Amino acid sequence: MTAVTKRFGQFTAVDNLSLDVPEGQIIGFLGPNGAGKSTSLRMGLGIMEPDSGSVELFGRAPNVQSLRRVGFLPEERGLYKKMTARDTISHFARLKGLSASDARARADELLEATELGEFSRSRISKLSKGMAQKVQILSTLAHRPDFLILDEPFSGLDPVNQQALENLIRAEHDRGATILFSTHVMEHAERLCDRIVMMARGRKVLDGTLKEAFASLGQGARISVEHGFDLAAALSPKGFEAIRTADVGHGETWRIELPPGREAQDALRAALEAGAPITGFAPEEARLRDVFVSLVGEADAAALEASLAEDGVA
Ligand SMILES: Nc1ncnc2c1ncn2[C@@H]1O[C@H](COP(=O)(O)OP(=O)(O)OP(=O)(O)O)[C@@H](O)[C@H]1O
Repeated sequence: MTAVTKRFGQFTAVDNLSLDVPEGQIIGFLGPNGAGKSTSLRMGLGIMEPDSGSVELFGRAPNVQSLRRVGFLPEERGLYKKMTARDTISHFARLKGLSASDARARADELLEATELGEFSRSRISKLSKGMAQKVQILSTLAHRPDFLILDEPFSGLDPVNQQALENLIRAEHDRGATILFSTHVMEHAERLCDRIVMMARGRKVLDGTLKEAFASLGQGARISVEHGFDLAAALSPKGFEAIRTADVGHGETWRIELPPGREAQDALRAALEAGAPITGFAPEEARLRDVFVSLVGEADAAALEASLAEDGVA
């Protein structure tokens, strides 16, 4: 999709979003609640019309043929409660063009592979919420779609089933599917994705790997020296800014801001050359929160962290 904008009344839910999903990639779509992820996915499928901008699916505007090649798990979950797990999956597969026998065989294969085999003939109403969600996910991919779009597939699953879903996504990818999924759970995205696209308040704030996001942040180092030594004065001529942060028993700890291209080891070497009586040294890794704050600002970083906590991963 290119330069897509969607407004609801005065409110801009998606603001000038361009998103490219190359064939064969797994892409994680992240952002706090209300960032505009679901709205973007719906527009990508032609379910919702953008106010401006254009959407292409397999190189042209979404149509009946191209949508058959897609599997979409919507944010709103819902299955026919009286249908069995097996019939549910084969029903969805048939809607997307599989023959009755192929659809049933595929349902059996998927239920076995995800350890739901013994519930194959159970009605959806008899399954736990997590199991029903698994059945819905299997229904989404039963027709072997080329492109899988999953809106929050991990939410509502326990850690064991989240792991199973990761495996399933990998298996679908190995089969050749392109995958785009939205999530609050950074860990899944980090493990699975070639690329992460992060949104906040309708705008895209990151399109790349988390590693790239970390790299764009200024990093730091901590150096402890004996009491009374002015590390700031010693390092300033060498191009490092040092701020005293804490007294620690035998000395004081300073935080060194690393200018672009300089590493923690460079600051340590400079301190040694300046004759600093060093008692401790630690390179400082940027934390995930620092990345959020730099990308989305303090308020949205807090919202994203709250979503992570809801999902039990913070
Ligand atoms: N049909 C609609 N009418 C009015 N406002 C809407 C509509 N759909 C979405 N919005 C608003 O647009 C914003 C983006 O919603 P969207 O569902 O796309 O966010 P999201 O990133 O998917 O978040 P969540 O994970 O909470 O669903 C929200 O503020 C939402 O209230």
